[in-house]
Amino acid sequence: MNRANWKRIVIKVGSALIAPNRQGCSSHYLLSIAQFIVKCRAEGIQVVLVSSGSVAAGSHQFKAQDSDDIAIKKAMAAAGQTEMISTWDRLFDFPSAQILLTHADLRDRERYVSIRDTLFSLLDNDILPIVNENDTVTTDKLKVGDNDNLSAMVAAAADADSLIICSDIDGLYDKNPHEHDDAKLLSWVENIDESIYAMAGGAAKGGVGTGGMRTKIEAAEKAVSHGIDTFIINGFTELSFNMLLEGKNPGTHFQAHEVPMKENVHWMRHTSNAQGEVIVESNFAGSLGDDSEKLTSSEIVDVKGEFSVGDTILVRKNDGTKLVKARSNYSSCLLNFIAKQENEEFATEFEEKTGPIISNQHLANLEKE
Ligand SMILES: Nc1ncnc2c1ncn2[C@@H]1O[C@H](COP(=O)(O)OP(=O)(O)O)[C@@H](O)[C@H]1O
Ligand SMILES: N[C@@H](CCC(=O)OP(=O)(O)O)C(=O)O
Repeated sequence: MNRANWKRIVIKVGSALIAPNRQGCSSHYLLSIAQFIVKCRAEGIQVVLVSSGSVAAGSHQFKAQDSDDIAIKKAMAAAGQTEMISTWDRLFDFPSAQILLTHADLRDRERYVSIRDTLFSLLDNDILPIVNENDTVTTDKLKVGDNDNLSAMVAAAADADSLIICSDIDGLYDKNPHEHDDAKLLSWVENIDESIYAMAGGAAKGGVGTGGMRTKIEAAEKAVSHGIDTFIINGFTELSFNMLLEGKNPGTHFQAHEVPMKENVHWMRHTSNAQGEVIVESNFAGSLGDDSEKLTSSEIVDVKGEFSVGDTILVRKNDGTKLVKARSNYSSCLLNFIAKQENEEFATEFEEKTGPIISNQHLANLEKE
């Protein structure tokens, strides 16, 4: 690994490191992480911290500590977030800032750009951004759901060069080492494909973490395609951080792509999610990736879901083949209306006046997947 190139890094810390016993926050494991952050900053490396732990930190204040009730978990997150932030803040002699995000913020292009601006302003002023999901206000439709994926979205938004995911385990093994004694650690992953995903099991039962290894691989896939080297390391041991500072790989290193995706294409592909679908005939010819204006109402056989102008939609063939993810210039209601028009002349004239159905500037081509 080449640490000399680090200019900006994102470090993700899991709940097990922050509230190991679910009895409030403990600085036990955070000290070496904080020292690592201090040393990086002293070397001129900008750092963004993505910290889990609000639910785990807040749970001890509730009568039903192990409750699966969503409303109680949201309340735990609200109660634990302040404790988590103040624990981090006490470990630093420079200012930190709290950023709470939902997927609804990240998938909206305007809000995403605003998040980027805020991150850059904080970093330019030597303030440490501490990011978590805004669990208190999320619903299933609005949430990222795990901080591994959130950290990759934040790393992309911050144009980071490395993402370090601190876990409760040394890295990615070829199978879950808690279930298989002969599991072997992978120190280097060049290409993330199904065989890599097949190695991942979920989080340990009764454990503090959320996503297990699968969400960490998803995060790595998002990050490397943005040109971000990604590491899964054991956050429990100081040695991991010393090795990183020495330019050594203490865990699993997922290699960044040499040619990253363009920023807006990456956002569309990996951060935004489709609010609805537009379905065209299975024999649809041509590539929307090359010419988005090929999508006209006469090609549309169905419109699924409810979306507004500016939302991201998936365009796919009737046989399921995905074509593109793109920003819709029409609402689902309007698109349904013109797609069902018997009078083709009316539809054509309408589209000529209103403009193309999908934007060619905010479009990710999925045809090669
Ligand atoms: N192939 C694998 N390699 C390593 N850990 C795995 C693997 N498959 C499943 N796991 C589980 O994933 C856990 C780490 O994820 P998680 O519990 O979500 O922790 P964190 O709080 O660090 O996000 C490990 O402790 C292990 O139980
Ligand atoms: N946002 C949640 C954490 C979600 C999460 O992904 O947790 P973890 O698997 O410990 O990184 C919280 O603060 O409790």
